Amino acid sequence: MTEGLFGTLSATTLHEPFSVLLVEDDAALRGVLAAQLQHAGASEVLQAANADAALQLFRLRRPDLVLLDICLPGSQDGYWVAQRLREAEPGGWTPIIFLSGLGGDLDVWRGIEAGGDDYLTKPVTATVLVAKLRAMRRLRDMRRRLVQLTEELHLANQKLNEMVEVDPLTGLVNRRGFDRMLHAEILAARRDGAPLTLMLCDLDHFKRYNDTLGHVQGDECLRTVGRVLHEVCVRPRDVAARYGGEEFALILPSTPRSGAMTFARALGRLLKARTITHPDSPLGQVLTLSGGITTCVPDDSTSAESMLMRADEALYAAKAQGRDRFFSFEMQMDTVEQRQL
Ligand SMILES: Nc1nc2c(ncn2[C@@H]2O[C@H](COP(=O)(O)OP(=O)(O)OP(=O)(O)O)[C@@H](O)[C@H]2O)c(=O)[nH]1
Repeated sequence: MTEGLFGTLSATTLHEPFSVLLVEDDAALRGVLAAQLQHAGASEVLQAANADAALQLFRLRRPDLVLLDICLPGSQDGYWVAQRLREAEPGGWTPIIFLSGLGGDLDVWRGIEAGGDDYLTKPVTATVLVAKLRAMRRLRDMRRRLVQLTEELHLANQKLNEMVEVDPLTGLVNRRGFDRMLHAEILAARRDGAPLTLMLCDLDHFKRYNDTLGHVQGDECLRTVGRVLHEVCVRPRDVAARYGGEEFALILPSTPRSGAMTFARALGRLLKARTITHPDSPLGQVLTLSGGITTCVPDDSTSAESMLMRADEALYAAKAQGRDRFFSFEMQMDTVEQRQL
């Protein structure tokens, strides 16, 4: 009768390898239990007769289940072993079933408190042992699935966050990502006492471009400008973003005023080299852009809003001065100071 029951259970539930660490000091009983476990479908039964051997085997072989006697030879008992096992796998979980001759309520209480998941009183029938094995295995599988789902969810969230911060037309960082990154770079620059440059770029006479060549061509033009900006950002922490319709923003960490101007010249050269034809531009037949630059070593009064406002005012000045140029109030101050020397 029992043989038949084992046959059914092992065939239907224990397909995958399932190893058990059996901790029992009585060699004869250990032999009987090991045979029962194997019969129940355990693919491997690791055997330990004392606390140290149990811990060593656990760390080395990571069994799927621990069957743990409470009374063990030496000063350490099963409760102590259970506590060490739990400490040995932070964030993990291996089912522990206590197996003991002590069947009082307090013994069960102590076993569960020590980290056990179940408590069996000896002698244990083969049927009960198989049933407990099945239950623990089911719990372990559910936990594994949960861990896997959590990891998948974490990855999906990461991907979603990335997607949420990408401008679909140009592939650059969008306004949302830009706001987050600018905020983070201000904090980092303040902490490091490093200069931070923010550049706002706006295409010149882009309405005329659209009106002459159509919106589809306009979109293609924005894509090309996006690629140019991406190319010119060679440092790993430089960020090129699409800030609005035909407005782009660049965050350049550890970039002083002189570096910002060098960067602006490189950008201007690269854009000119692409020669994007703009048939209706009063500035010639090619597309140009204007840029407003602000550079500072952020202090407690610096915010993303204050930097954006300053860059925007500089951009307005670049447009007012005739477009196709970069402007920075800070650089104007440098020039005035140099003239005064
Ligand atoms: N094709 C296309 N056009 C866009 C997009 N977003 C904004 N625009 C256009 O960009 C143009 C911006 O026009 P304005 O703000 O008047 O600026 P501008 O013509 O570039 O003039 P200045 O900035 O003063 O040199 C508008 O015609 C918008 O329709 C877009 O995603 N695709």
